[in-house]
Amino acid sequence: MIHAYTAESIRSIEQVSLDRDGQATLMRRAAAAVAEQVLVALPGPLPGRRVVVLVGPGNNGGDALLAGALLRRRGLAVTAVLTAPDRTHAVALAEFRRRAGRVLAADSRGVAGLISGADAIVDGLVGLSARPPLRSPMDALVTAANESAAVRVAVDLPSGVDPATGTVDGPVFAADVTVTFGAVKTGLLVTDAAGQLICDPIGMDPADAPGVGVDAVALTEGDLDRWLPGPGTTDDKYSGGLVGIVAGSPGYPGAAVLCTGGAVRTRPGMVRYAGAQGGAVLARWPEVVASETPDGAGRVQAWVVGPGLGTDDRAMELLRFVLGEDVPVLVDADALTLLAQHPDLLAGRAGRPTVLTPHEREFARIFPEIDLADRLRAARSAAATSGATVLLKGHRTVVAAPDGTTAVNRSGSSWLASAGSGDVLSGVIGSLLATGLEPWQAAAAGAFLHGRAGERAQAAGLAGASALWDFLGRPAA
Ligand SMILES: NC(=O)C1=CN([C@@H]2O[C@H](COP(=O)(O)OP(=O)(O)OC[C@H]3O[C@@H](n4cnc5c(N)ncnc54)[C@H](OP(=O)(O)O)[C@@H]3O)[C@@H](O)[C@H]2O)[C@@H](O)CC1
Ligand SMILES: Nc1ncnc2c1ncn2[C@@H]1O[C@H](COP(=O)(O)OP(=O)(O)O)[C@@H](O)[C@H]1O
Ligand SMILES: [K+]
Repeated sequence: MIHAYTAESIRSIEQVSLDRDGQATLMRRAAAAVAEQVLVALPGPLPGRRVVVLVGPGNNGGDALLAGALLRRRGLAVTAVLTAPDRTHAVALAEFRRRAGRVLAADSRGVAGLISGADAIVDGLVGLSARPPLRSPMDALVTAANESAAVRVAVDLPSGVDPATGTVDGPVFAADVTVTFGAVKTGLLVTDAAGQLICDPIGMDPADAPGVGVDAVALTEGDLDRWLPGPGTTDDKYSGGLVGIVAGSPGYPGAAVLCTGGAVRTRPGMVRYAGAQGGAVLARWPEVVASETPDGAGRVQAWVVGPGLGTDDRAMELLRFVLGEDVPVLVDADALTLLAQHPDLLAGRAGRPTVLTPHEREFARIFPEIDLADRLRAARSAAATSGATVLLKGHRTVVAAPDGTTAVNRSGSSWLASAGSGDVLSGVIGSLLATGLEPWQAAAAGAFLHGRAGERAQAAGLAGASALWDFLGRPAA
């Protein structure tokens, strides 16, 4: 699991190391970590390779200059472009000059050509103190860097990203690699501008800073192994989790099949389907136990309600029934539209685990007063006000629990932007809820499995949401 921290917490963590080791030592370590990644990213002979280091007025620029000095020692041709020559980190600049690095002001002639002809560009414009949008000349340098074919390496954070929220306003350095220091900043989980994320502790340890807590997490494969151990010798179909699916309607029979498939392939003990599409569901998933209505379905440990359900009176009746049950309930798609029209339904579930899985348009219908510009804050605020766990879909899906626990999903790709892929997701999460995971764990693990399935389906050259089914299981070792 990746733990991420607010910028304020990072400063507290840094302070412990600053007091112990001193700033010069930390900067040297940071610079070494950056230089190493530039060298890794540049295959082949190094001498003469052209590196441009973009240098802002703070310590982020200092790190970049010291990295440039190290690259000079390896024989690379390094030019530093200074955005604020009179505020540049003096010690780092002196060291860079001592290694015969070339120094230019950002408004010098030839800077654009240097950037477009570079083999690697190091972004030391702004780091932890960034407040986007980037001002001139940083905005133009970042735009030029993004147009270059060079490998782009960001120091601590890609410039243009808000460290706390990951939001972007204006140009942002589109990094291939980001080398961050001490601990991951929350914004780095949310943004997709960071590329490959490498966290070098440079001697810092969050555990050393009293009172500092994790702000958000991102799951990794190891978390799934711990949370989803699979059935043991004493398990049976009842102990493996029973999930019930209420989905599909005459207009949308496929949603029932897609959602049920997501549930079956996440491997609960049993999947029940309740609704009018039992024939279509059983034709594809014979292991499912089907009934006409949820009240006749028998025992379940979690319900999924909504995909393709429609928004008519019949759908409303089904939603009311399911929300009245004492087991965890996941509300998706059409059922979210109904919830937006009848907020009292959710209020009635106080104290019973509920997961809402809206995309942005559905979110705006249910929570019209919450600004979606900052997705992390939006999901947290929706969870706090509704008392439900909220999974806000998107390129980086965000999960927030009512107590503030927050996860950001980092698996997946734009391949998932295809009709029906959300139906599969709700089935996956329903299964995980039925196995007894906490709602935020089920939602975060479901988003991770779904995203990973999307990556694997894409790699296999397949298309269509039903392709996800075959890739939900554990990858072959
Ligand atoms: N602390 C430590 O010991 C260690 C720190 N380390 C490194 O230090 C970095 C943090 O350094 P930092 O605090 O000096 O600020 P930094 O991020 O370089 O920003 C500089 C200045 O930029 C400006 N600015 C802001 N937004 C802007 C915008 N949109 N457009 C234009 N300008 C903007 C703003 O100044 P302003 O002009 O607004 O007054 C700001 O003060 C950290 O990320 C890591 O790399 C490591 O070496 C490990 C040890
Ligand atoms: N550009 C994207 N990158 C990554 N994931 C995406 C992207 N677009 C959509 N997704 C994911 O695909 C799923 C789409 O769900 P949804 O919008 O409910 O679609 P549908 O209603 O057609 O099933 C969500 O899990 C979402 O996070
Ligand atoms: K940076």
